[in-house]
Amino acid sequence: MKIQHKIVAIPLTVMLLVSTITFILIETYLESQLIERNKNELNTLAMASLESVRTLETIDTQGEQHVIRSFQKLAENIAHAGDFRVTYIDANGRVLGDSDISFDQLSHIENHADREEIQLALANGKGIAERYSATLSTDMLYVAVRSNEGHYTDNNSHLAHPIIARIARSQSSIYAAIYELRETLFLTGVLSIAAVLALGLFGARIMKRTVQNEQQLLEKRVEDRTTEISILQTFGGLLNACSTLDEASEVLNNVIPRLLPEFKGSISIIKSSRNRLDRIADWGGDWPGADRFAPGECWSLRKGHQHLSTEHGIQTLCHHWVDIPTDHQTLCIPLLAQGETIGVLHFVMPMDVSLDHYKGLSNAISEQVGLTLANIQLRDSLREQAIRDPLTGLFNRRYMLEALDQSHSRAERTQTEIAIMMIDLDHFKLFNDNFGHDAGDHVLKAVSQVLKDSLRQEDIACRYGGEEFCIVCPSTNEQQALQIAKRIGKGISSLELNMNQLSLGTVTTSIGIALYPNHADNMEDTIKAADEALYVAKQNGRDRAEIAQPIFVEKAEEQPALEAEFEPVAETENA
Ligand SMILES: Nc1nc2c(ncn2[C@@H]2O[C@H](COP(=O)(O)OP(=O)(O)OP(=O)(O)O)[C@@H](O)[C@H]2O)c(=O)[nH]1
Repeated sequence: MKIQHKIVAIPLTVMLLVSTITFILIETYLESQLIERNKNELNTLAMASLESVRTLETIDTQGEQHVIRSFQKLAENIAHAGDFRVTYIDANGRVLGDSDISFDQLSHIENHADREEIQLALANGKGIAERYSATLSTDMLYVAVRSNEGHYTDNNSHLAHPIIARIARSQSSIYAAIYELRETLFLTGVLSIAAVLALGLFGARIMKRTVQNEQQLLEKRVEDRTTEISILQTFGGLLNACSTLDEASEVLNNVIPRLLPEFKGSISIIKSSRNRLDRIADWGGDWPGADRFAPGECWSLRKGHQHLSTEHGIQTLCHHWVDIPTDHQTLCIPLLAQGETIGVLHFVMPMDVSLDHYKGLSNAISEQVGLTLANIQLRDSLREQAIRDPLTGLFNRRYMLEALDQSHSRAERTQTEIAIMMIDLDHFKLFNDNFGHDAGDHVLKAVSQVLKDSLRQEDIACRYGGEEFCIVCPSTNEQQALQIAKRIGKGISSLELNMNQLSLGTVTTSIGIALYPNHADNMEDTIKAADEALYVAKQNGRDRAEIAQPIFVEKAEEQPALEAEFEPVAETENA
């Protein structure tokens, strides 16, 4: 039996049982009440009949037959008023009048002294009996009452006898009333049970439908939850595999709208300076918030936990929101990793969206995103540490050699040249000796900044070692390389070096330039050629740039020397 059937069947059975017992109890009660009422009614009638005998007192001297006729008449008159039998009996059991037999039959009727109700009435003043009537051949209810004083004087003794008035009613009429009552009760019971059954069935149907709907809703919820979990798992897997912010934001763009379809969203990352957040990704349409903002502009960062703009019915929008429609609300969740806040996950959604369901989901997303972004940042920082020189922030030699391989392949593909410049500060030992190692470091940093400022995005500047730098400029010919070298040379020699309010004077630099494939047929030899050109620049008096001799040309004696073709940087710029 299904649960919903049980829910209906059990109370119905109980109801039926209770109804039946109630019906029996009511029926028994009403039946006894009906009999009691009949007895009372007959008693009242008997008393009234006895009272009526007073009207006959004057006739006791007019002869016995006349008296009996009077009793008979009185009995008939009283009985005329209803469905009962009236009998007058004297103290000896002689019937003086009876409404249900004729006057002529009276003389033949047997003495009633042995009748139960008469005996009781004579003894106690009142007698009730339910018995078979031989005269009427039916079951009857009898109530007899006796007068206290004498009413009747017989001719023989001239003594006044008490009179008994007896009222009888056929049991069948009482039972008819009981049957009628039973019928009414039964009908009422059946109708009630039918109504209860109908209501029960109706209720069962409604309950069944409700249960079905609930079940469907539950199944849908479970299905949605399962889908969400599997999307979240995929999401987590994809995010874990991301090695850059771009990759992560692409995953966020694709996955989060599927989990939170009614939400617009974005992610802002805190810069390492910790004074600004930059939006790195958004989804769901035009983003109604600022691209960048200060940490203090977001309530979630100030509170240290998520902030809903409509929390507790109070509208509190963060200042980084630009254009939020009045029927929308916002949610900001700080992104945490290893206890550190690394950014904020923002959501905008319609006011009527219930957040109860989405809260868990958005928290799961924020946790996943926070960890991923932290991992990417950590990976980025480790990578940076691995490829950068800590003093100058320039790439290190190892990275440059790797990057050179890639530049080489590209140059091969595009049939372009690569210029390599070796840069060395002039007399740096002297500078260190004069001003100290810290001042030397200061100069190295300043020179590095000049290099960074002088180069294009695709160029690579690296600290090759000590006070020596190397620059790789893809797709660059000799003339362009010389121009870059001049710019760098002038930039460095123009530096006004000060440290702790002490002037450190100026530094100059020597630059050796070599081009692939003009000066060597591989990258290693090109670097060597640039290094040799640097040596030439040093030899030629420093503060200048020199173009290398092709290695294969060096071997061919007929080729003229090239170093004379280039002027020192400073001289050229000064010219
Ligand atoms: N302050 C500082 N000095 C460095 C660093 N690396 C190398 N040096 C110094 O750079 C100087 C290089 O000197 P040298 O190679 O003899 O050449 P130079 O004095 O620059 O003379 P030329 O190259 O011939 O013009 C040495 O004194 C090194 O100690 C560094 O990281 N910081």
